[in-house]
Amino acid sequence: MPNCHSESSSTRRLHISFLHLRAELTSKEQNLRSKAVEATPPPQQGGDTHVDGPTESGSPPAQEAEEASEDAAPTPLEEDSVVPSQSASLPKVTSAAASAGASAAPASFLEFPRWQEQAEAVSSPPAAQSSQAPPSSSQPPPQSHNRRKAKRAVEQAETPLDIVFVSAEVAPWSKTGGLGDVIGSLPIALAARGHRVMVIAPRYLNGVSDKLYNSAEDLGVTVTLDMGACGYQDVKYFHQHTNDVDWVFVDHPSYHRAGNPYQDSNGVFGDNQFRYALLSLAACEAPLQLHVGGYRSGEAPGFPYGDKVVFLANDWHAGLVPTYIAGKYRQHGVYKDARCIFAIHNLSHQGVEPAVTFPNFGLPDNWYDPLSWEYPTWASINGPAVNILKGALVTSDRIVTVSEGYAWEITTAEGGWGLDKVLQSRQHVLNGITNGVDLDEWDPEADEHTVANYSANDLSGKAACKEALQKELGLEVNPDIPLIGWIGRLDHQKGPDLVLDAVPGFASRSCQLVMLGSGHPPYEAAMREQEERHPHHFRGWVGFSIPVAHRIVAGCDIMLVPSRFEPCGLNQLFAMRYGTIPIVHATGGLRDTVQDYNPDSLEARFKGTGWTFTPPSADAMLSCVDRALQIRWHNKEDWGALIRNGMTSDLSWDRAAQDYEQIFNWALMDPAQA
Ligand SMILES: Nc1ncnc2c1ncn2[C@@H]1O[C@H](COP(=O)(O)OP(=O)(O)O[C@H]2O[C@H](CO)[C@@H](O)[C@H](O)[C@H]2O)[C@@H](O)[C@H]1O
Repeated sequence: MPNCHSESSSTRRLHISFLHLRAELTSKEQNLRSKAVEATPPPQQGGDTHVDGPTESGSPPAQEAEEASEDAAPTPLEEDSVVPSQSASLPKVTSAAASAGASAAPASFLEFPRWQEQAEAVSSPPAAQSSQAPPSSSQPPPQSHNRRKAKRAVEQAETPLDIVFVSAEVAPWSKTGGLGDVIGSLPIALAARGHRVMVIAPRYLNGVSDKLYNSAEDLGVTVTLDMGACGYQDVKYFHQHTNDVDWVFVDHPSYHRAGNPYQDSNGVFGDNQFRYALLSLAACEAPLQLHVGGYRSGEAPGFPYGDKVVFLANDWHAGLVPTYIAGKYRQHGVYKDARCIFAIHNLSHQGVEPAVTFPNFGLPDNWYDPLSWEYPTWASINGPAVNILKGALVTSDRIVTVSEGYAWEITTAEGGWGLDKVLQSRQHVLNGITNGVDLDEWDPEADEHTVANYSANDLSGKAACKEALQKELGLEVNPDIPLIGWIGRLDHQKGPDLVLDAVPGFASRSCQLVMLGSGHPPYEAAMREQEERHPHHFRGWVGFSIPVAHRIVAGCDIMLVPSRFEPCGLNQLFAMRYGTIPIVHATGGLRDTVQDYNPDSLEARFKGTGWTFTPPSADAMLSCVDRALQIRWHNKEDWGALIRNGMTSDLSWDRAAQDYEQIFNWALMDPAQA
């Protein structure tokens, strides 16, 4: 563990309370947390800070406090250790190479359920009747990164660019949520348009899903990075070239540990600030040091991407990329022609730590200002801080987020998580681009996880999927009973509590409801409780399972997405593609992507894909479900139109890729920001 500059343990305790004391916490939740603090292992530094918003009662939905799984557990404490900052210098290369299924029997609840492979062993509902055995964690991973089924014919970009993605997660290697999905798909869509694309993410070895990295070869390059008070750190790079993309994995001991990318059973890793600063600096080196241009396994090494690249740095974990480029590289004449776009997938995670940790970044002292931040008055902690995401907002050339609606929301006090003023000052370079769907992975005509395939022209396979899902859940098999689904992280953002509150309402409407999710333990407990109370109407699956998610998306009639705020949301898009009608809270990307169906309006009949409701409450959601059920029972033709409208919507990544291209070109036209 690097010897990093850290805050005092009393500050750390305050920081913990900032992270975890929320207005809506029950005393039971607090007990759980304090136990976790006791169980915390010794010193690690830093952590992903979740910016706590005002309480639910007094504020608009987009800013309500939430419990995200990334920081769902306390941050480890640590001792004081103050090491003087070192002057900034460019990293040095030290290597010679530089020149050259289904679940049945109940399993125990998962410790790190969002980590893809472990989570394949989901705990199934007690009443489930499936005859299939749960896949064991020693089985091969469910998704490999093989070549796509068939290359789609896409228009080629007028000006091919060299594009470098930087992200904490990427599917299928390290997906824990939507960020992983995007980084596993958008680069492929851009490469298909003729761009040279590199993706840089950590090489996480957790002892469970390590084999996912088997195809990535050690490039034999070791780069020594100056991490300021955290000392000089050696990183290595592993690489594979598939789907025309250079997938690069940064190797460092801090990425080798049990758990998911961000946490283990003791909580969020205390050194996340260090781990992702390291990722950002290692990513800045990759285009200069790695001879992967034109690389094919077994062939002679190619050439580096060079310093005229466009970086797309995603979320706070990669947020130091633009600041390093400005504060370290451009000072030495490197990356003068490069541009850095910062992509926000979720503004509520910002990478905030007390200001005393600034020397850990290895930035020159005069680069403190872009990162400096005061906690907002509503936060339960105060004092000077460094905020990586804020630094990215002020130093990047352009900012993009994952829907137009969210691009606007984050410039408001209600949705800005304390950064609305900063975002307003950069509104002229802020755009929203709605996410796409991986059409190969989410293809009802060829889905390997479902019992039958189907298309908009022949929905008989969907009926078979519903029947199979009802069987698998141990619910009554009956095509006339509405089957409703919810999938997601069990945290406040996603509104699982609203769904759980509505279970009696669904039961009284004779609906069947299934939830698949993991995260905040009290929600997991509530799922089990509701299942005991409503065995004929409710199933709660605790775990993370991609095959089960596919079967729920395909087998349900309706998909609920009641998120309190949602930058884009993917489940409503998957649902539309599978002819499952989304009912969503009218916020952010959900409002942008789901068109309200109105049988009385000709236009809405042709365009409608589902329904939106507001406010985010169980009652509003149930009223909306009532409207949907009316149509389903009494107007089968309209229900069919809804299904078709969704299934034929253009949800492809190619559409989004063209929009990203436009952003890159605008960035290249303008002078660099910093
Ligand atoms: N238990 C489980 N089992 C199997 N699969 C599960 C699962 N729980 C979640 N998933 C899957 O994880 C992904 C989550 O996607 P979301 O759009 O909800 O993203 P998330 O909130 O993580 O990320 C952020 O980034 C994305 C990408 O930009 C934005 O869409 C989003 O609004 C923003 O909050 C989906 O593929 C979903 O099916």
